[in-house]
Amino acid sequence: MLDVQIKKQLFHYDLEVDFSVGNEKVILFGPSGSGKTTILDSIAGLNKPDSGKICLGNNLFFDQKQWMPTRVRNVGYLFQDYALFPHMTVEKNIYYGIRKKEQNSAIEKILDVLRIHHLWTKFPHQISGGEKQRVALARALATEPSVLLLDEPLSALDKQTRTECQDEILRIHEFWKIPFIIVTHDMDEAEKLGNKIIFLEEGKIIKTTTV
Ligand SMILES: Nc1ncnc2c1ncn2[C@@H]1O[C@H](COP(=O)(O)OP(=O)(O)OP(=O)(O)O)[C@@H](O)[C@H]1O
Repeated sequence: MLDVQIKKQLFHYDLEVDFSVGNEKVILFGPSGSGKTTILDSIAGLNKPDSGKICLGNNLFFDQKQWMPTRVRNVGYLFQDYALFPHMTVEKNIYYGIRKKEQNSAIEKILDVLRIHHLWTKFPHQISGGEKQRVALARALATEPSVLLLDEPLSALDKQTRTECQDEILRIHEFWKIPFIIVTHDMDEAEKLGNKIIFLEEGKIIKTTTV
């Protein structure tokens, strides 16, 4: 279980949220600037809350006394713009940050589930938006994370590719069964992907619904 309690003073309001995520898919839904990325960044260790507590099972990521560095949190993060390295092939992008290349059995499974074997030697500019999304997802999963954060993972895609990638996210979750936190602005997508939807407004949870 991932437990998140965060307080942080932002430019225009105070972010203050308290929620838990089991091995399920939780959606963060809210207008631009409502604090969604700040919450993901806090879980990943890219942003430090003013107070609160974040823990994954017995692993304490953050509290008043402790700050666990990003690299040891074992959190997978798919950024809004995928952030693939343009000068690296798909293979290098996926293996980036993994130490024991040959011993990583997870990679083969990921490549099968996402169907991206054939892109191995291509560079990001040689592949489509949907393929980039799948490569970025593979990279986020290659480290075998204990939590996966997805910040508007599908917003740049056309409708058909988007539907395909939604199905892939559902399949990946079936397979991995770890906490997924997904940010989206699209209610249909939220209802398709989420087990639970957390509605945010100006840094506060105004409603939570179970799908
Ligand atoms: N370093 C900072 N210090 C204080 N406030 C900040 C800082 N960075 C961003 N903010 C403010 O925090 C608020 C939340 O931003 P955040 O990016 O988390 O929102 P969001 O819901 O992810 O928005 P979007 O949907 O547009 O990506 C914004 O009002 C922003 O101005």
